[in-house]
Amino acid sequence: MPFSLVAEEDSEDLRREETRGTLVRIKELVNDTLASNGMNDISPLSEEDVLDAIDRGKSEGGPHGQHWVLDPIDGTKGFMRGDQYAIALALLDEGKVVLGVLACPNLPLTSVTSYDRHNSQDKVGCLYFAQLGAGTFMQSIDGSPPRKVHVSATTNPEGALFFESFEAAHSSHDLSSLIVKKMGVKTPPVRMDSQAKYGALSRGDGEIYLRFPREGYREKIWDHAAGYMVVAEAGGIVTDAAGNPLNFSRGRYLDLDTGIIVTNQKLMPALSKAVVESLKERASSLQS
Ligand SMILES: Nc1ncnc2c1ncn2[C@@H]1O[C@H](COP(=O)(O)O)[C@@H](O)[C@H]1OP(=O)(O)O
Ligand SMILES: [Mg+2]
Repeated sequence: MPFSLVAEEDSEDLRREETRGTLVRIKELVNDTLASNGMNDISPLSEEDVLDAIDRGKSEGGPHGQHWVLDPIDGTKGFMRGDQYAIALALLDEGKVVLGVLACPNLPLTSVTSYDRHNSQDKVGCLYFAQLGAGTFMQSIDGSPPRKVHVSATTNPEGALFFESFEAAHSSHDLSSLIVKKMGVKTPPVRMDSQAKYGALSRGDGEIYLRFPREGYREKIWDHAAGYMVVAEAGGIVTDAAGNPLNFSRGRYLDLDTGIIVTNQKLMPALSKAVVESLKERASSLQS
């Protein structure tokens, strides 16, 4: 059945002679995975089939029809370091996200704040799924029964915990620090890669996620669609710095006002105020 896929990767690098070995390995892994999932009725894929499948992700998305939105590895730097990364899939219907699935293979099942890597009871690997109007659920990646999750109900910023990118190049740590100081947040940031931040926030590990890329950086829809849905259906709010909801209907890019801010309903007014004040201060300090 034909379908539209908006995805981060294309096959250009894999089509080069130097990467032939990698392509062969990928083809084997794909075929092994299909077979181990009981899809033995599908004949094994060739290298060309694999390249073509990757290139299915060239859709432009947009406000009409249905589009799958995929980031096969979100947080590549975290993946390389052995830290957090995510596989993110969302469905757009007439420009709105209606489904989000987020796999976070390195995210602790309990909480990022209580995780003890030396305790063998503390398992890692979470799978989140959220459907419009039906809430957000989380299960272990190896298949425990799903449980409904909800964002933190914390109303006091003093006890709030905030997430930001591990990579300072992806989001201004200075600006985040200014914002949370204004709110009265006392705890240091939890720095994590990928949309795993949305997953952790959706179950109440922390209350605030701030993302302020350098000026001119254009956010892509596959970097936020699934995470947005997981947080929104868990009762959280995701906006740009001016308080506008994220618009996933414009094509491959979000094209938003400065930054992305995420928190619960109760903390959003204080967060929005701190963001506006901090951006003004930063702008005037850059002018002087
Ligand atoms: N300069 C940048 N500013 C903001 N985000 C970036 C930048 N470069 C890459 N990214 C994207 O940030 C995402 C990970 O963010 P983080 O882990 O910090 O939350 C990745 O999807 C990555 O995109 P890409 O996948 O194209 O590398
Ligand atoms: Mg990404």
